[in-house]
Amino acid sequence: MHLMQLPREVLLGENLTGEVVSVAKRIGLTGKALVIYGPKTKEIAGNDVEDAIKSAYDVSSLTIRKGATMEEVGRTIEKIKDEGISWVIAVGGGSIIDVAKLASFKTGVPFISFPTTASHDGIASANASIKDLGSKTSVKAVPPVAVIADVKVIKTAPYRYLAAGVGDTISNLTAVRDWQLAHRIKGEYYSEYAASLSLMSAKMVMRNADIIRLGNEESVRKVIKALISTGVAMSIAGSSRPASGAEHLFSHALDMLLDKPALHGEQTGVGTIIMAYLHGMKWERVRETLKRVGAPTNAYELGIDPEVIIEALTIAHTIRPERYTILGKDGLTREAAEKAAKITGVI
Ligand SMILES: NC(=O)C1=CN([C@@H]2O[C@H](COP(=O)(O)OP(=O)(O)OC[C@H]3O[C@@H](n4cnc5c(N)ncnc54)[C@H](OP(=O)(O)O)[C@@H]3O)[C@@H](O)[C@H]2O)C=CC1
Ligand SMILES: O=C(CO)COP(=O)(O)O
Ligand SMILES: [Zn+2]
Repeated sequence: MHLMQLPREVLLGENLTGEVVSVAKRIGLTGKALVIYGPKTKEIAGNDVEDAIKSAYDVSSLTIRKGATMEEVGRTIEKIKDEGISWVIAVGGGSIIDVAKLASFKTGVPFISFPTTASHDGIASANASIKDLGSKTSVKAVPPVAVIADVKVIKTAPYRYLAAGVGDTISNLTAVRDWQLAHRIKGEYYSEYAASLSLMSAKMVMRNADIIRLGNEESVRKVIKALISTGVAMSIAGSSRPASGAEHLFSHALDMLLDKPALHGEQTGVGTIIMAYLHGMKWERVRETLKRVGAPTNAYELGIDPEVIIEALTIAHTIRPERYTILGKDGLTREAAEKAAKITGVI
């Protein structure tokens, strides 16, 4: 059996805080709500969402200060149980959404995703990335019952986040190639529908790079649609396969090696340049798109030491050994890593 769980409603528009109650009612949510936000996203939209819900529901709130960690997931679970919470709404970036997603999954309560950044494809996906869970990669959870993407709110985030969203989406190109490779070599399950949807999202951001770089509301709409579609592709596949291949392993390796890594999508974008080169794809087109939208394309722009880039490339294959990619079972030698990074201008 192949289970595909998807959001029931996706709203994309302006001034949507007032719509939260209508969405909750349409979906049939009853009982006490919990609004989760970070210290910044509380001010950006969290307080407004909380006030809007108060008009129709009993509401509690929780501020997440330690990012996407098990400690915060634990605090959220405790709050849900202690206060008899019936549904959750996460107002924030990827970290806040992932905390809500895993806590909701573990307690069996539905959650709504109210993103404040367009920097990652976890907005509508069913998997959560929690830093200290023992695994560096995302784990299975549930998708949000609804996504409410307020373009005006998302536009308040620094432009860097939107460019990172392009980096997380363009990685679908190499992720799908890796998936096809694993299908042919290892007989791994492959979904043509999920792969096509994922590739379409990557091609859409490439085609719209000039609109995206303007950083206006239309730009946010283009990137958000690609990120939500990618999340749906992951749900159809039942894993992050359509959106996470060797370029993500490289980014996960950087997260492991660095105290202060760059943004997830910035790292996966640079990883895509290198992995596209290794696949014999048109890596110059990937680099060109990232340049056009102002996303980092090299170690210097990522703020990462070239030596760390090489090390991440050589250890990437060890991070999730069951996910076969262009890096193979043995990974890259130091020489091969250095060569790939130099040829593509990453170092
Ligand atoms: N589950 C999945 O499938 C996926 C998950 N991810 C995960 O998502 C995370 C990255 O998400 P990302 O959104 O880039 O970063 P974060 O959620 O980590 O947020 C980074 C910072 O940006 C702040 N912020 C959020 N929104 C705004 C805004 N509108 N204006 C100004 N500042 C803002 C946050 O504030 P505050 O301090 O208030 O939170 C925080 O300080 C990573 O943990 C990554 O692993 C990435 C891809 C897929
Ligand atoms: O970031 C993701 C997809 O863009 C999730 O991928 P992982 O499963 O590798 O964490
Ligand atoms: Zn990603």
